[in-house]
This record gives sequence, C-alpha cells and structure tokens, in this order.
Amino acid sequence: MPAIDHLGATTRSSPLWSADKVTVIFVLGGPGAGKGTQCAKLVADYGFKHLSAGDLLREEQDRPGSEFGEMIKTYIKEGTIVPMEVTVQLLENAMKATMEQDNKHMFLIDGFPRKLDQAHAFERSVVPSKFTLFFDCPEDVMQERLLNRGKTSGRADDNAESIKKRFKTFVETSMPVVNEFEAQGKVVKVTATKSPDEVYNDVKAKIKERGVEPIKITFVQMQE
Ligand SMILES: Nc1ncnc2c1ncn2[C@@H]1O[C@H](COP(=O)(O)OP(=O)(O)OP(=O)(O)O)[C@@H](O)[C@H]1O
Ligand SMILES: O=c1ccn([C@@H]2O[C@H](COP(=O)(O)O)[C@@H](O)[C@H]2O)c(=O)[nH]1
Repeated sequence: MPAIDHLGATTRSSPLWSADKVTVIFVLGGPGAGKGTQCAKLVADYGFKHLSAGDLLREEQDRPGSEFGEMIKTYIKEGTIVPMEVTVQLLENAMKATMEQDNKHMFLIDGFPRKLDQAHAFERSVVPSKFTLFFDCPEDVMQERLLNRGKTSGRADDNAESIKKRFKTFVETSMPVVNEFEAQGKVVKVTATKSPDEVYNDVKAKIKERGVEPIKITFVQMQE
C-alpha cells in the first residue's frame, strides 16, 4: 500500500467520490467481536475490497522511515485512537490504489470510524458510507477470543492490560459513532456470539435487506 506523503484528505470540504460510484460499508464492533473474520467471508462471496484501518496503521508503523511510526505504536499499545488525519489519509490512499490497480469500487472498511471526528471527516471529504455493519458482542466473549488470538497473533495489544484499555476506548469513544449512525437509520446490527458461520448467515440475510447481494459467478461449459 502507498505510504503517506501528505495529510491533505481531511481538509477537503466536499467528498472526493460520490456514493453512487464508490460503495463503502463500515464494519464496527468491539475488539475481538469478529470483524476481520466476517470481512474475509464477505470478500469471498461479494467481491468487496477489505481495508482494515488497524492493519493499515500497523503497516505504516512498520514502514522504514515513517514519521508516524513511533506515534502509531504508542496509540495502539494504549488502545487509543490515532489522530484522524493519519488514518483517513491511509484509507484514502489505499482506496485510490485499489481503484487504479484492481478497478474495484466496493469497500469494507473494518475497524473504522472509531471516533466521531473520523466519521465526520471521512464522510465529508472522502465518500459517504452506505451503512455500518455492527457486530454486537459482550466483553467476556471478546476477551476470551482476544486472549486466545494473542497466543499466536504477535500483536502488541492482544494482552490483558491493552485489552482492558481497548474496551474502555470502545465504550467511551467508538460507541457514540455507532449511536449516531443508528439515529440516521444506517446501522445493520448482528449478534456476534454464535459460531462464525452462523454469524455470517445472519450477516448475509441482513445485508440483503439493504440491497447488497453476492456476486454471481457464471460457469461457461467449454465445448470439446
Ligand atoms: N464467531 C466466532 N466464534 C468464535 N471465535 C471467533 C468468532 N469470530 C472470530 N473468532 C475468533 O476470535 C478472534 C478475533 O476475531 P477477529 O480477529 O475476526 O476480530 P476483530 O473484531 O477483527 O478483532 P480486532 O478488532 O481486535 O482486530 C480470532 O482469533 C477469531 O478466529
Ligand atoms: O481507525 C482506527 C483504527 C484503529 N486504530 C488503532 O489500532 C488499534 C488496533 O485496531 P484493530 O481494529 O483492532 O486492528 C486500535 O486499538 C487503535 O489503537 C486507530 O487508532 N484508529
């Protein structure tokens, strides 16, 4: 993915793309709710491009010479939200690259927006979202999943101390985003406690109600 060379995205006063041309579905839910797991399934069936804000931040953090690397590292360890100028620019760059290289215009933006200022800036200056897919999951279930993932993930924030901070940030800073979109009728809520396949069946049924259908693959029989 392209590196950040400027932070101009959020200064725009009108969206770069219209929602007719570019589809964005935000994917939100607490840490460990299963957002990434469900996005992988949706990519396979619906042809979305999956962009995880956390992955883009970790990539930028590890990019040699990044002026934001140390800052991102601290925010992630503390479970707090990186300033929106950086995250929105990373997302915009990744979306542009996807459109140019893959000619894809449908995006699942996972783990974003995590704060109201990000939500407002993205919709004002990049593109308005279609809706938000929200995975609802109790903390005890999420904690168990994250501690389990932490055995192999190598993530600096999959430990009990960081998880506690991430839960606090989610409740205090990210839930207001879900609540604001909910008030606009733009939230599709799915209970995330069942098995991945059961959750996915619910996702498919609920997004169908919003007009999102799987891609159809036509097999053409070759003549001998
Ligand atoms: N429905 C499920 N039931 C049981 N385990 C699950 C389920 N969904 C995901 N998991 C597991 O829980 C862990 C967290 O899932 P995942 O990485 O998809 O969550 P996430 O919401 O993207 O997390 P984060 O916000 O921390 O990136 C993973 O180890 C995953 O395999
Ligand atoms: O918009 C965002 C998204 C993420 N972060 C930071 O990254 C970590 C990890 O995010 P995951 O979605 O769990 O991969 C998150 O705790 C934040 O510190 C962010 O700042 N802004």
